[in-house]
Amino acid sequence: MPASNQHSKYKRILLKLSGEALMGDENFGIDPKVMNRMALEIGQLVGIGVQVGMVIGGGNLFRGAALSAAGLDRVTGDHMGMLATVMNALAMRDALERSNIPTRVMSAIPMTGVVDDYDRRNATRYLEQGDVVIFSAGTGNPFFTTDSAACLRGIEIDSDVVIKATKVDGVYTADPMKDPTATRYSHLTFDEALEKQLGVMDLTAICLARDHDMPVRVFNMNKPGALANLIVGGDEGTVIDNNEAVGEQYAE
Ligand SMILES: Nc1ncnc2c1ncn2[C@@H]1O[C@H](COP(=O)(O)OP(=O)(O)OP(=O)(O)O)[C@@H](O)[C@H]1O
Ligand SMILES: O=c1ccn([C@@H]2O[C@H](COP(=O)(O)O)[C@@H](O)[C@H]2O)c(=O)[nH]1
Repeated sequence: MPASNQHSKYKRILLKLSGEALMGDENFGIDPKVMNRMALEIGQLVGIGVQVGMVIGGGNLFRGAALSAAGLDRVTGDHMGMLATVMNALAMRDALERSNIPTRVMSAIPMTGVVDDYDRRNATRYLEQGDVVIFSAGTGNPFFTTDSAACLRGIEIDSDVVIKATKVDGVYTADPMKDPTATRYSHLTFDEALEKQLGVMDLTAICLARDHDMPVRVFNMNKPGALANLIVGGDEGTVIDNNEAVGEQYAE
């Protein structure tokens, strides 16, 4: 039986991990140290009774847009990107199960014998019994991203929040990797994020979350303990929601 969730702000979360951040200090692939650390941090959440659904990106392996720019057919490139997310999901399942956390991988593209087909009702049952469920192969459709898949699955499984784990501390006034003077928001609304075209999430994902009133939190997955802090209500990263009364707030 899952443990009590009395210390968590959320009962059920959809955690989206950046594929690119899984590379660690390398230029391609998966750094096992990053995987193992994330597995430990996710295990802490499961331990306090949080139901964890996950989507993992594929940017450490393939992105359709980049393959297309290199001359590949775009749809083929997107299929390769979605298959990359299945590989990341398998690696994450392995890391979680080595930490004794029961984990299911479902795929939006049927892959009999490798992973389960995506099924919302089964996913919900697994989450209720305390298993981590990783939703792989994105939405199953080209021209989307795993941010959209995360918002879509989060809405479908009735998650309390979509938590985007990335390489930066939250949403900034500009890309902090390119502009060192950028300032971090602690809170902003979806409409403000859309209006300012802040690049941390794609617009389709933001619109989907806004229209279904699904709050999104963005935090730095390279900061040890940040995920647990966010879950117990700590002031971590950036909150994006429809709360106009709070509106645009900057971090101190
Ligand atoms: N206004 C902004 N605030 C924060 N980050 C931003 C902003 N604009 C662009 N970014 C960039 O967006 C990146 C977040 O994207 P990330 O790589 O986590 O997601 P992704 O591309 O969806 O994942 P994947 O690596 O799996 O493809 C950050 O590393 C940051 O450099
Ligand atoms: O629904 C989806 C999700 C993803 N893709 C393709 O996969 C790669 C990797 O995903 P990231 O979100 O960039 O990490 C993406 O670039 C797309 O090519 C997709 O086609 N449909």
